[in-house]
Amino acid sequence: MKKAQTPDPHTTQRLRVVPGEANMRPGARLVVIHGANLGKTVELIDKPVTIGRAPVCSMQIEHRSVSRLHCEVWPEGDRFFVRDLGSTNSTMINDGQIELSELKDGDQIKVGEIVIKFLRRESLEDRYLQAMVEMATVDSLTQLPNRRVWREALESEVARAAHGLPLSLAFVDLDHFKRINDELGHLSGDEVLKAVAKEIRQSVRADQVAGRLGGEEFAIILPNLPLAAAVRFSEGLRESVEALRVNLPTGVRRITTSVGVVQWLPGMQTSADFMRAADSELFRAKAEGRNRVCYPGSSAMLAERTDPKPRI
Ligand SMILES: Nc1nc2c(ncn2[C@@H]2O[C@H](COP(=O)(O)OP(=O)(O)OP(=O)(O)O)[C@@H](O)[C@H]2O)c(=O)[nH]1
Repeated sequence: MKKAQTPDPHTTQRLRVVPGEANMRPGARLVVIHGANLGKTVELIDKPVTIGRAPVCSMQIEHRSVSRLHCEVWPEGDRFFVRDLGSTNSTMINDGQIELSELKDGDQIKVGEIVIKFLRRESLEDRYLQAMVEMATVDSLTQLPNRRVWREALESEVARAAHGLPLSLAFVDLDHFKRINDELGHLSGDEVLKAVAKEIRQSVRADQVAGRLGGEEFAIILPNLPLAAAVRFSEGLRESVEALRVNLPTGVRRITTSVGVVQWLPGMQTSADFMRAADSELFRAKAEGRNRVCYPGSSAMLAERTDPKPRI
């Protein structure tokens, strides 16, 4: 089973909390506690972490007050240091401007308007903050990133796509989910949602970000995948959900999903355009009979689309 969303300095850092996992290693963490990317966490183990707006940064912060390469934090034995990288708005530690400084547990690194907390792992404050971050960023039912966090990840990936790498997006929606709630009750509906979310988590690679947008709607960011590969991924996911047998108190239940897939195109201006395009394909998958993957050009259905409940 692949673990989703391991931070990778050369692609995207994921906002994730895997209880117990990180705490087993020595080191420290950097956690955004104020401003954009609130809750973003990067582990400090044995490599330097660069903080800045540029996609190459291992802690990328999407905010205009942050320089492209703002500052760098690195370990030396069991000590940690920070140095400014010639940023426009300077780097501050607990309100004092620094060029180079050693970090103490609990220090606040101010990077433009963003505040990042440096915490030794396993300190009381670290545990408290991790619990808070988890509550603020992870959907408690499915354990997937919540909508806000997923949206921030999409913004970062769209910024990367501007540099020419392919980027695709899949919207995944359970079919006739309301019937499960109506026939078997909300708790059974929750079990079905959890089972599908688990399947999604197991399908995504480390650089792909799956999130719960709300209700029975999920979305997956697929960096470095052109449309054809994203369609293959989506078809595989659709098939594995179709093959699921969810054990409920009333017996085994099956479920299907509809998926809309699109690739980022230079003509798209914003991440909202991208989401609208995926939503439009998802709507088509529903209209064409559900349990299918639709993408631009996947069929010539010309029926008028009037979605009574826009999803974005
Ligand atoms: N059990 C459970 N139900 C939820 C949750 N969030 C939303 N729902 C339900 O999801 C259902 C969504 O229904 P619809 O939007 O009509 O969609 P659908 O029945 O899947 O129909 P199609 O999408 O058209 O195939 C509603 O009954 C919501 O109450 C949740 O967290 N748990």
